[in-house]
Amino acid sequence: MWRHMTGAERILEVLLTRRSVSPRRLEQPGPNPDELDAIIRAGLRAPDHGGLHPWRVIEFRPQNREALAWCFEQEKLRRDPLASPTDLRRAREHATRPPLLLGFVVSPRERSKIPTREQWLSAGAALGNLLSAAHQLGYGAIVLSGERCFDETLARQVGVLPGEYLAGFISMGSIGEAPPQAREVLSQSVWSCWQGWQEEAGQPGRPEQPGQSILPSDRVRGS
Ligand SMILES: Cc1cc2nc3c(=O)[nH]c(=O)nc-3n(C[C@H](O)[C@H](O)[C@H](O)COP(=O)(O)O)c2cc1C
Repeated sequence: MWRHMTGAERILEVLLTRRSVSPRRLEQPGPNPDELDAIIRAGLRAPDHGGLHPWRVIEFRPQNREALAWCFEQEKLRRDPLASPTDLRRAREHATRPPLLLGFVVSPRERSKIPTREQWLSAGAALGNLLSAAHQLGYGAIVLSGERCFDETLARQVGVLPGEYLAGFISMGSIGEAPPQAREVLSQSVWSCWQGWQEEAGQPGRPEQPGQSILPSDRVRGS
């Protein structure tokens, strides 16, 4: 892919090469406090209607990971009282393994004039910035939710407040083993170009007619 990289692609290389890196491919060290601060500031630069920053992160420091592992284990047992020792070990490892672990919490401001869906989009954009910033600093990162993020007891135990949502846990660390090649998705799969209303001969288009779009196959690069 990069043999044919254009100038524009070269400039966007950090964004174009970001990949999620699973926790088992991560190793110490994770981002240091200054780097974590820069990563969070990158999150705060995401587009944010009303400047509400409707999200926050909870850092789980090494000295509290065993306590978090206990919470994960208990959550697994609530969901599956017959969970095997292997399942419980895996649940604990999700808390103990990542060099740096953050909870990503969406915090919509209920009383704001900004529509809730736009607040969720802002939070998602911030999440993307956090992951891209970690990548830019040379770290691997991934966000994983799993069923545990839907467990109210766990959410309360880690400090998620009523009206907030535990969207996922972000693992970050140095890359011990490179992730597999990303599957390339063509930009055309999410692209279309509105053509306005189709006019019949001599008849101006009517607004209630559905709009016409150029199909991706008609797309001309650079036009
Ligand atoms: C909020 C959120 C939660 C996610 N939770 C999971 C998850 O529980 N399990 C999973 O396999 N992928 C999950 N993903 C997807 C991965 O983080 C990752 O984006 C996906 O594997 C694609 O990899 P890529 O980022 O390299 O394209 C989640 C993504 C988001 C944004």
